[in-house]
Amino acid sequence: MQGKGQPNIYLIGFMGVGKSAVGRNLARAMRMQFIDSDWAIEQVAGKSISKIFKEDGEARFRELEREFVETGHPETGVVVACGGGLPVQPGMSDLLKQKGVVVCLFARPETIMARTIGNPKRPLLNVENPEERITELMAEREPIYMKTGIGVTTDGRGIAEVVSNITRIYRRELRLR
Ligand SMILES: Nc1ncnc2c1ncn2[C@@H]1O[C@H](COP(=O)(O)OP(=O)(O)O)[C@@H](O)[C@H]1O
Ligand SMILES: O=C(O)C1=C[C@@H](OP(=O)(O)O)[C@@H](O)[C@H](O)C1
Ligand SMILES: [Mg+2]
Repeated sequence: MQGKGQPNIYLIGFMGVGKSAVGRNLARAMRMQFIDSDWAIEQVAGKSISKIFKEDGEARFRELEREFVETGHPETGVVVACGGGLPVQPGMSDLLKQKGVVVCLFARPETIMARTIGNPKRPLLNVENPEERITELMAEREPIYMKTGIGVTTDGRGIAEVVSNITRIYRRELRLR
């Protein structure tokens, strides 16, 4: 891989902003490896995200996320799509910034609603009133997202456009290091 040895790129942000879809395409464009933290955790746990939440609880899922960040992925050459709650735990924001270039994707609640509706991978939104849940959770998480990553908006922009924006940000960050 051409991007081997280069600082990792971490994509963070709320559920449905496009971290997984953008990350996969970004990795291809940058010739880097792609890892989705949710996928990696499912491999370690041997079960789906919704089963982990149901059988072991959210706290166990957060522990698996921490293990993934601390020791569960390569130190360089990887585009990591993080689960939406991953940077929110104590200490994770600083850890991610130390490990690589962190980019935070944003989208309006209506966009998030449209992109996440009916997906079993997001038990936190599997509630009677998902709009309300999105608004509450977003308000809680936004300050952490803002202080952790370089912001990129995705409303009304296709995946390719978001990818090329991040590519430019990453090259600029490498020059500044
Ligand atoms: N910029 C975009 N424009 C349109 N659809 C998008 C965009 N980014 C992501 N999507 C779609 O929205 C859904 C959620 O994206 P996903 O990458 O799973 O989000 P996340 O990993 O942030 O939760 C997917 O169906 C994806 O293809
Ligand atoms: O925001 C969250 O707490 C979560 C986001 C999900 O990932 P995506 O952000 O990729 O949807 C997944 O990790 C889990 O359902 C919890
Ligand atoms: Mg994802």
